[in-house]
Amino acid sequence: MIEAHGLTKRYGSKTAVDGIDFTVRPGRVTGFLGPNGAGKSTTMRMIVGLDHPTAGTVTVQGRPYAKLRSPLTEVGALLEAKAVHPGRSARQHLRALAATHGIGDKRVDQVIEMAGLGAVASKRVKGFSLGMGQRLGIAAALLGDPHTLILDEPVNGLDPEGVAWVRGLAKHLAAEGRTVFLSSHLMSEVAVTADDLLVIGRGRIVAQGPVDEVISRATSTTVRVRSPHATELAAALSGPRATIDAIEPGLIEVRGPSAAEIGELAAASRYVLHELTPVSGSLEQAYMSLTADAVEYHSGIDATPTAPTTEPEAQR
Ligand SMILES: Nc1ncnc2c1ncn2[C@@H]1O[C@H](COP(=O)(O)OP(=O)(O)OP(=O)(O)O)[C@@H](O)[C@H]1O
Repeated sequence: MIEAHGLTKRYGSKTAVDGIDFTVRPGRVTGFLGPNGAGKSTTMRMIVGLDHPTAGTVTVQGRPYAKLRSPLTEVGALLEAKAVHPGRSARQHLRALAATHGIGDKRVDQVIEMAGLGAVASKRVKGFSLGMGQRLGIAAALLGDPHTLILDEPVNGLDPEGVAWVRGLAKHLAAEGRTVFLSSHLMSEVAVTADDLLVIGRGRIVAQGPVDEVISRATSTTVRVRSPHATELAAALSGPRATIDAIEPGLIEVRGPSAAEIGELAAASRYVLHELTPVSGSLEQAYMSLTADAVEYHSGIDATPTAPTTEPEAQR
């Protein structure tokens, strides 16, 4: 469990993290989302004591990181720009780290295998690709078999197999009752990995809670209705509660009434339906809407999210 109260970090006149309160629960994967510069890394660095809060507190299992007796066995962290001696091999690096906590060579070999680094464990880290470096960072985070994992952009630079590995690993660790807190800019990946979300914008929390709840609060569900009687149905549905868009002949999209209400009205009027599909918003749409006012670094092209889809996995 990670708990923050009034957590604040200022760098000179810049407030990177602005008095935030949050709880990251055990047994869940919590995705940490936010635009570039929103304060994610700063928050994670404060959790593991690499940055000191200007105000407020953040604790792991009720204690500040600095007060943990054996940090590596309690909190495993993958943070950007982790210092690794380039002349050392992956195995030497992990053994050196393990030695600081009395962790044996057997565990080092275990995490090397878990991270898929077996074939390159004796190679110098200097020659590692971005993805291999990420795997080494994750192996280091796992070394002490910690109850809390903090992973900043863990899939950055990983190939599809590596991305799937991180996804499986995060879910597995959470299923064992551990606290898994990971940041990512890949909405599709977060949608299929995270149980809970913490969304930050300009140093402030803009949303938190279970993924489905965050999405449903930030987006609206519409109902696609395909019928040879679409025009009559649209007329029957029209009222202050309903917004109706005619998409093409025979296809309308209805916002307001539920699919059940529309189906019952159609049955009562003996209108034939060829399709009646609730369409939920996606995580990407929810994210864009939640952070619209918090994006500091805009690109020049239109960033409208892609159309929602009705596939269950992709709905989030
Ligand atoms: N050491 C520092 N000195 C001054 N400003 C800093 C420092 N570290 C971070 N900042 C500023 O604090 C803000 C938050 O940065 P942070 O790296 O936490 O954002 P982030 O959400 O992790 O961004 P990204 O998604 O780009 O990694 C940014 O405006 C950044 O420029």
